[in-house]
Amino acid sequence: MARHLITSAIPYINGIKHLGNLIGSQLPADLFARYQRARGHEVMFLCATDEHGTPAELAAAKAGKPVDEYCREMHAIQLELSNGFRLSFDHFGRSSSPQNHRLTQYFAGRLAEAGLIEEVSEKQVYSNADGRFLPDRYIEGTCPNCGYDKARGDQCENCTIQLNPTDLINPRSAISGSSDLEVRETKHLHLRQSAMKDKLDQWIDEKINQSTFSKLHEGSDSDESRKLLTDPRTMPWPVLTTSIAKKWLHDGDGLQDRGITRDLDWGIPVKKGDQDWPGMEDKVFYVWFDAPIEYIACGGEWAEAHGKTDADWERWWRTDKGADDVRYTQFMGKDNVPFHTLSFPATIMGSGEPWKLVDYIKSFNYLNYDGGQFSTSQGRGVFMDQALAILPADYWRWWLLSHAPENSDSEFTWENFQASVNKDLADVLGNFVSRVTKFCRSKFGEEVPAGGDYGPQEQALIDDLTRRIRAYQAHMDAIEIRKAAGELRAIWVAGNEYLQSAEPWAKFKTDPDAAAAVVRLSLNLIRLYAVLSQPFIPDAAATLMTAMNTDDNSWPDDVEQALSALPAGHGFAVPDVLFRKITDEEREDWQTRFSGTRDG
Ligand SMILES: Nc1ncnc2c1ncn2[C@@H]1O[C@H](COP(=O)(O)OP(=O)(O)OP(=O)(O)O)[C@@H](O)[C@H]1O
Ligand SMILES: [Zn+2]
Repeated sequence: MARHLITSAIPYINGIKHLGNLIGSQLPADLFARYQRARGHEVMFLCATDEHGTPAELAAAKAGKPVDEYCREMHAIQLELSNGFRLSFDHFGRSSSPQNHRLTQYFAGRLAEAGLIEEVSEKQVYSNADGRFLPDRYIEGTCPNCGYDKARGDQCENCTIQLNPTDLINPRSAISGSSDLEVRETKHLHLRQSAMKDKLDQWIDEKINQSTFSKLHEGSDSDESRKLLTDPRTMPWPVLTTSIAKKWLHDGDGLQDRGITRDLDWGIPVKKGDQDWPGMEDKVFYVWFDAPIEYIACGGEWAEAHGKTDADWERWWRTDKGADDVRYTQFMGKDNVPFHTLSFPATIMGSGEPWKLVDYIKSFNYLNYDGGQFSTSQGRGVFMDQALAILPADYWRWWLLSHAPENSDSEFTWENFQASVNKDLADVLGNFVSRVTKFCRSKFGEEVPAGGDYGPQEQALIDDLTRRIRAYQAHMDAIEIRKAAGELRAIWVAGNEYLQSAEPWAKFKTDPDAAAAVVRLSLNLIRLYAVLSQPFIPDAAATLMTAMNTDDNSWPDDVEQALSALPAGHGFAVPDVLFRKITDEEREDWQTRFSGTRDG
């Protein structure tokens, strides 16, 4: 049994997540966690809300609530929605937890001792009316390049030119609109990523070399190859991950130092471990610094929530305390890759302590929405709460996972959604289940029929399934999600084709025993489908297990054996319609309903 530590990029707190966020991080992580558990491995699957920073403060102000109260409420909402989507986190924590306060301050202290933190004096815009420093993007004014009057202090959205706040003509606060601004001197801490550059570069190179080596084993069936290709510690990293890391390491002047503090109220107070940090009073850590540390702190939150000890979570996170055999996989969208390949590893390596470093980073391109982009700020697209209000989780899970933006951006369209759901889920899987169970009930009653033997046709199906399940496993191990979905669909199709050509309804008239054998095998296939499909569509899988009146969810290592798990005489029930079809009227209605923006 292997031990898998799995984390999903932590969703930002300032609103309900859209389907792009879901498929870019949490959902594929859940698929992998469910699969590894199903294979009998020990899994720790952690996620949390990312709660600090200016956008959280502004969202709270807009909602008319104190920021801590706002975050508490939004965390509860996000937790409820992740339950709705059946995301099987072992814990869904909060980056504002006391555990993360302590650990972030601790890491900062270690990094300072290691000489990796520098105090830098900066000039920053202060708003007298707001009584605070303004982050660059909260200063608005006229673009000196194109004259657009809502350019931001970091960039003009109209002509895309990069700006400094002092470049803007007639600058004003985006919070209050006040133009009573002045430039003040303020001190900040920088993480000396540039000093870690060679070490990080070497680490990424090791991953690239190892990927090249592992790739040589693709297609080989030897034990050694299988080991290399199924272990996150040796699996080939996605090119998307390594190419982004390399770009940040080498483009322009190479990897830059990064500010880790901010002049804000809401956040983790800057401290060196539990000691005050002279000159840093009234400052907090910048959200990018504390957010990934929450992956670890979340382990502490899990322990607290379940009455466990420190040793229980440390055995996942400290290689000196039992985590040396842990396989750690992270999931995220492409914009998070620089932080996870460089900044967070700089924190871990720089601490000089044996914290568990990530083994494998699965990154995603973007899912777009109907000819444009999903956007939280503009309320464009379908959001998690809206999705669940119109259809159960499995419909979304299946479409999103089988169309995951792995090798390029992908697009959600209502036509494609309708077509996939109706074909894959209703026509293929749902129809198979319905035909088999109803036919059996009408001819043999609601129990697995006895009589007849398996012949060459059944043997051919068993051989085909054996091959296909091996391929499915290989794709799931490699986290090749689209390929895995394709193979699962082919496994469902194989059952339908078998049923179609074995024709139990025709056989029944002349040779009821032969028909019984076909039905017995098909009922067993339903259980097998439930076990294999559970990571993708957990609710449907549970319905099938209940209908088949079994809790034997053992993985089909031996297909022939798996297809005799339900013996003759075993009772079952015909389940309700597993997946209903989406009608054209519904599709058109949703298309219109979700064509605008959320609040408008
Ligand atoms: N359209 C998208 N497709 C796939 N993944 C996405 C998409 N947009 C964001 N992500 C990923 O979703 C995860 C959670 O994102 P987060 O909550 O930080 O929101 P975000 O990146 O600010 O997105 P948005 O601005 O659209 O809300 C991150 O890993 C991010 O990379
Ligand atoms: Zn401009």
